[in-house]
Amino acid sequence: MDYVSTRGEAPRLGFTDTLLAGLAADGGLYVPTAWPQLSQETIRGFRGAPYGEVAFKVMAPFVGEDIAPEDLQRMIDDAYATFPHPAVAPLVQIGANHFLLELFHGPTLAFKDVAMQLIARLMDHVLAERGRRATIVGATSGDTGGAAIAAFAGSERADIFILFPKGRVSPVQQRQMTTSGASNVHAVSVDGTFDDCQALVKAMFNDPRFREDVGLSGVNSINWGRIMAQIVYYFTAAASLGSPDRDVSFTVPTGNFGDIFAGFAAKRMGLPIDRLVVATNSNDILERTLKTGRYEMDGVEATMSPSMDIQISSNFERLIFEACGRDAELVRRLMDLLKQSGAFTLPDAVIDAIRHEFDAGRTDEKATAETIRAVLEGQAYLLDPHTAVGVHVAEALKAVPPMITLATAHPAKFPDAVKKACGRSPELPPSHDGLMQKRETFDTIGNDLGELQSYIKQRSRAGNGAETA
Ligand SMILES: Cc1ncc(COP(=O)(O)O)c(C=O)c1O
Ligand SMILES: N[C@@H](CCOP(=O)(O)O)C(=O)O
Repeated sequence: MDYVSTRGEAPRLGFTDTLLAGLAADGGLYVPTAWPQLSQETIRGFRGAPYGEVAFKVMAPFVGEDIAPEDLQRMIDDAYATFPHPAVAPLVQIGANHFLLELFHGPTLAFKDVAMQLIARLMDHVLAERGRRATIVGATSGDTGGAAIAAFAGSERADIFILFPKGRVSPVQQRQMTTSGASNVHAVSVDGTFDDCQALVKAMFNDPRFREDVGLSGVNSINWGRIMAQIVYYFTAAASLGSPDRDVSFTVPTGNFGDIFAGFAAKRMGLPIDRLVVATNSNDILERTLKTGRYEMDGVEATMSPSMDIQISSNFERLIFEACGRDAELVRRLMDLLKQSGAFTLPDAVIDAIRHEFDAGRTDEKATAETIRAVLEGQAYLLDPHTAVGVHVAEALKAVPPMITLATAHPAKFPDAVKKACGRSPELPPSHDGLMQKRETFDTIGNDLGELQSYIKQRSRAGNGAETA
């Protein structure tokens, strides 16, 4: 399988090169040249199958011949052995026809672990085969960072630098990033928002000299490997509710649009999904875009669902590329407008194509808190604030059932917000014993590309994509 950039000016790459590249050299995002198709019979066979078996069948066509099948299966099995729940991503019913897909059973209690545990293994495998090292740089609004650090801590092939917005992540999220103690891990608190952190990461990818010098790789959802691994749970969830003989819809708490784009990819591969619902908090740029056709930044505010406090939703670019018939020139023009003026308007045909498959809804802080309280009282189930955004939007929409809302984080990652909403203080699982007492190690730097690049150069051991034997 080959991959092309949404902006059409970067080289076409195979799977492993795409995995290591992260962002395309023209600033675009890689997508597969064609969507692999899974037959109805194959999807039916997913009912009751182990997660690792489904994961292999969904991902193998994207990997192609770049990794031997037995190596891919072994890495999948190792990755999901880190999830104590036997189903990996279980479904829980919370209403007559409303289900939660619990994606928070991994090492850092958020959906990011599902992809990150596999990506770290895939990258290590490829780097070892090539006898080289990589410098991984990532931006986080709270969850990606912890998951990436848990997955890469101690890696012999990669140094990892995670940028998080100072004072805008929860204490649990921060400590997951700052207490690993691993010498290849660098947690960096940046004086700015998540969007600033993400812009710094993209600027480093757009600097060919720096990219080459440090052997730059990325693990944000700009990396195709992240999306690929997130497609799997759409299949397992839908199949367990009767797919392909019954349509389902998904509501996805959304920020960077990676998770819901994975649902779109599952649909393109043949999974019968009725509606894909974007759920946002008061940082509602995507909800406004679906309503008006205009993508327009207007500042980001801090909410109780901090991981979704995002304005520049990277993967929306992948959706535009698909919705406009893969017109890379149009994507380039829209992204230039975004950079120059903070806004762009989608052509009518593009927004119509998006509305054909997607709905969107938003919450505010009050509705999110009320949803946490109501679901605890009604169903004795404690939601995290991100999942509560999804549940609120799903219930307000009254879409044709069954509806599956993605439960993207464990409530114990956000104990203050949850306690304030419903009076109950969620407990961290035993895997996190002592986390809040551990010594933190991190550096703080300004929102300054030059400062960050020299910080990374001084600490990276990859020098020129260096060979390691
Ligand atoms: C808990 C949680 N929910 C939802 C999201 C939004 O997911 P995405 O950025 O893939 O849209 C994030 C961050 O990515 C998150 O950490
Ligand atoms: N919400 C994310 C933001 C980064 O998203 P990613 O999926 O592109 O890595 C976070 O928790 O860091």
